[in-house]
Amino acid sequence: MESELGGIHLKLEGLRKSFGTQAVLRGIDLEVLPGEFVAIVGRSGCGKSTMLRLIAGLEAPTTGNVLLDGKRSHRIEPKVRMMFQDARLLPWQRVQANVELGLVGSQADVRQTASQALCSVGLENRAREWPAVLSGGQRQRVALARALVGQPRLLLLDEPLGALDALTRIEMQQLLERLWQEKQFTTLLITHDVEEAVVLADRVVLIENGEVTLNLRISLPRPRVRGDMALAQMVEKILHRVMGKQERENLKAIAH
Ligand SMILES: Nc1ncnc2c1ncn2[C@@H]1O[C@H](COP(=O)(O)OP(=O)(O)OP(=O)(O)O)[C@@H](O)[C@H]1O
Repeated sequence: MESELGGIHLKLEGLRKSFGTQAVLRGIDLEVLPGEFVAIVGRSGCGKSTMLRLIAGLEAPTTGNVLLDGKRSHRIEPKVRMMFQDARLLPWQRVQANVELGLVGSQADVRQTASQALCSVGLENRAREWPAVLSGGQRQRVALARALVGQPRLLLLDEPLGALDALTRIEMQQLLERLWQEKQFTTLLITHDVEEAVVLADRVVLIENGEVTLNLRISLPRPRVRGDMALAQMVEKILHRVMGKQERENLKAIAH
């Protein structure tokens, strides 16, 4: 199960997390194979970000285990990187320095590694810029370069494309898919956009009230095309599950 290259094998066993008397995660069991791309969907507040923070080692579970390549992890693992809705760049550092942050090695090696990462996200010409002059999409590209620079084996993405306009979002989805295919890191993506989940993921996992209530394999061939009938049907199927019965009836009543 141990492998230095490629994606991490991730297993969540009976993962529970409570904050005071509030039980947020109520026993999550989930296995993600090396190099798999899993999208996590669910209503606001159902516990998605909490789950990612537990996997990242930023918080400890109340009970249950996070297993990385079969081993319980007790610390923040360098091969696990996380990306958020906001890029979280240091505004007083240029793009290049933001990507170099935390890299170890000779100055020349660090510079070269960061430059390659910037190149892989198409920002090789913006290395000398300040974050403030970049667009939101470019800032997220820098954040992606910063996440990739340490050659992660598990990438945890907490709604990283949520604040982007529709076209930039599609470009970023394509970039993410290309880099995932090239580098084969295991990926967990939280998204509120069910179509994004179906376009990108091998599997879509629905969390409701802190439990996994749907674990659906998406076996559509890649690259997937928005507007494709089979893809649209899959999106409908998941939306149908996400929405409660009452909401579906309300929508029907509006439509009539
Ligand atoms: N550190 C904390 N202390 C107390 N409560 C917390 C903490 N972190 C999360 N919660 C609570 O846990 C619940 C789940 O939060 P979480 O951020 O995991 O949800 P989410 O599904 O990611 O939501 P969203 O889609 O809106 O980001 C919320 O009710 C939240 O208030």
